[in-house]
Amino acid sequence: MSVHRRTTGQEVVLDSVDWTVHRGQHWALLGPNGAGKTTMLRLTGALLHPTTGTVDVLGYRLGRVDVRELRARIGFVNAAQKVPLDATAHTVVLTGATGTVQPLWRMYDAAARERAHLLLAELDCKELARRAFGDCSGGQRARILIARALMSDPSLLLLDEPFNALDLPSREDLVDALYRLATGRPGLSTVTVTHHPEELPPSTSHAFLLREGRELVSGPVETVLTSENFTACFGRPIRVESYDGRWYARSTAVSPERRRREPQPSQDPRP
Ligand SMILES: Nc1ncnc2c1ncn2[C@@H]1O[C@H](COP(=O)(O)OP(=O)(O)OP(=O)(O)O)[C@@H](O)[C@H]1O
Repeated sequence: MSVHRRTTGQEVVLDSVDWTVHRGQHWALLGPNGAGKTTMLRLTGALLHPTTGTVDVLGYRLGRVDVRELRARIGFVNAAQKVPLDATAHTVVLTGATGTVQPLWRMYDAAARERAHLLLAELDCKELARRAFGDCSGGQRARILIARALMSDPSLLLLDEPFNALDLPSREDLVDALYRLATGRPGLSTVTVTHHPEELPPSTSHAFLLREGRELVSGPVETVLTSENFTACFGRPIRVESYDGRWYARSTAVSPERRRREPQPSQDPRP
């Protein structure tokens, strides 16, 4: 499958990507800025069609299915999600049932309201139910939006940089929440776009490295998140290490100035 730039129709945004996500798998999608990660996620979320090739999502081929029905079965979380800031966290989660920005009150029965409470509890946001979304912290908002995306009980959850601008405790809370989701919902598949392997929960099963619109490597996470692959993907020496099921990356390129001032990095640094 390939995608060309909409404006010119010439430049290739994604080229010959061949990718399958199976039920219950948890993928990380990584690559430099502009590599095509969001484009890949939008294709997977039936928000974009390929220019050439085919995309099958949850057994349906894009172009031959009512995308509105398909989108209802996919949870999509991104920072661009429009949310009324004065709506309570509970209301924001409820809008996930209708896929709307504003609540459609007549559409939510008692079961839906209860489900929204349960999802907030699952994402560790139970106490935020009555708080205005605009008064919630970035980390709380991220978890509320995930609860919102789960309202339609999707089989596929797509997360586009969910850790954006989170501080360390909020990041760790979200890592825990995603880990609990993955382990508590065996039928759910997830794809998480991120710039930092530190943000990946230990439940991450697979990874896909994208560079300049092409697949560099994909497969089981432990075979993909390697220093060699990251160095090739980001175009500079990067050391990747795994510790307690988490992943850590840092550049090993040292400027001549720093080399003069500081000792060389040891051969066996611990994160
Ligand atoms: N609607 C569009 N029209 C034209 N070009 C686009 C469009 N959407 C994306 N692109 C281009 O496609 C390329 C890939 O963009 P994409 O947002 O998928 O990359 P990304 O890997 O998610 O980047 P980042 O890490 O910076 O978010 C970029 O060069 C971008 O400018």
